Amino acid sequence: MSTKKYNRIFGIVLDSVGTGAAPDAAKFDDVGSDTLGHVGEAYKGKLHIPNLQKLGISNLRDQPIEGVDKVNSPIGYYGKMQEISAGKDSMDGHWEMMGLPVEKSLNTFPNGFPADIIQKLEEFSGRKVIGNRPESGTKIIAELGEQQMKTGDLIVYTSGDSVLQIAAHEDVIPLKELYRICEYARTLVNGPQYTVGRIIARPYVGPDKDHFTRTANRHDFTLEPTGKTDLDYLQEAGVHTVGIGKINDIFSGHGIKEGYHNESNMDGMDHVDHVMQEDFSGFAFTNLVDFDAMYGHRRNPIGFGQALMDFDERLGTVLKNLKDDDLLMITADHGNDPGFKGTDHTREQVPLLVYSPSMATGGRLGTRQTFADFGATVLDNFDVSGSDVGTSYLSEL
Ligand SMILES: O=P(O)(O)O[C@H]1O[C@H](CO)[C@@H](O)[C@H]1O
Ligand SMILES: [Mn+2]
Ligand SMILES: [Mn+2]
Repeated sequence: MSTKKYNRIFGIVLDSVGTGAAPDAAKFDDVGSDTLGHVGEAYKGKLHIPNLQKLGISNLRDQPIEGVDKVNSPIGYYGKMQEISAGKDSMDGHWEMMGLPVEKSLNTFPNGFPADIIQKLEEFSGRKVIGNRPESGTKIIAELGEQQMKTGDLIVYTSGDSVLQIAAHEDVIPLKELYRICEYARTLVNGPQYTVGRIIARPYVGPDKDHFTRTANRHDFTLEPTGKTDLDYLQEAGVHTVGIGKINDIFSGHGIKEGYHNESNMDGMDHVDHVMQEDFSGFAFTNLVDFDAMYGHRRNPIGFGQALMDFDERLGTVLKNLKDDDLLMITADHGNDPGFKGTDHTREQVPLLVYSPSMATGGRLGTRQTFADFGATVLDNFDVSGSDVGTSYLSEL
């Protein structure tokens, strides 16, 4: 192990920004998925992401993103990572990045949740459950929201992921009550009979079905990590850890010293800018979820591309503000190809872009065999030992 090479590491997860089907995509019926590729195609050459481009976002691909040519000398190190976890949800992706791959598939509910779970939810909440099937969250509130406003019923739904989601109009079921019901739901599916990755509170507002919008009061109640993650090892070793956005939820707060909730991607980047002003030595881990929640699941490639361009602009500021002994690492947790069938995540490889102003040249990092290489590199940098899953690429930089 080397001793601390960089004083601060900023990890940014562009939620669901995959870069082409993974070798095991067939198992997930995701052959042919390519989030970045299909977003580029939708823009017909007009996707303008110059900062990601000079970091090597097209160089890491066989075929460049349309309109984003490969560059001769990327300023940083670029590669891809593939996932070993059983699932393709955010939890699997992030836990694996932090050295805890999810080995056993969590439960999914293609036919809705079993009667015993629904009955307990109804008893606890005193409300009737409606919905109870896999559905897109915006569709189900358009369909059942007005009924909920009249009856106070609970809208429960799922997706292809291991999630139990509860949608509630903020004026009908107050936020505090919704969170309480979600906390209770969490206790029903922590295993061994049913193990569900996330309970997600999905509050929304609006006068009628044509005007419902979901609010930033979404809250994810994730399964407690089933073991130690790199964040825990870092914290135990006295390394300062910061979680920005969904990171806190995904690790149930474990191993995170300083946490920020994001209202949006741009708000998340405000937090990154703010944390960059702070004087600390450690690891700041950010998740930007809009790509996934607002555009990937909605199969909206134009919105997805706009979000990438907006991020790219903010990335310009980050690149300017990085100090010589800072390291930036950008990646993703899974794909969510807006040009693909369905509305679920897609099993893809993810980009890996690594940069510090102190680098004299860039170079290749190849295809990493597990997302855990990301966390292994952070541990290596701070000279902390951890789970031994993953291989550090620190010495390759
Ligand atoms: O359709 P909405 O409610 O956005 O839900 C989506 O968001 C969940 C979490 O990312 C996914 O499992 C999918 O169900
Ligand atoms: Mn995700
Ligand atoms: Mn998602």
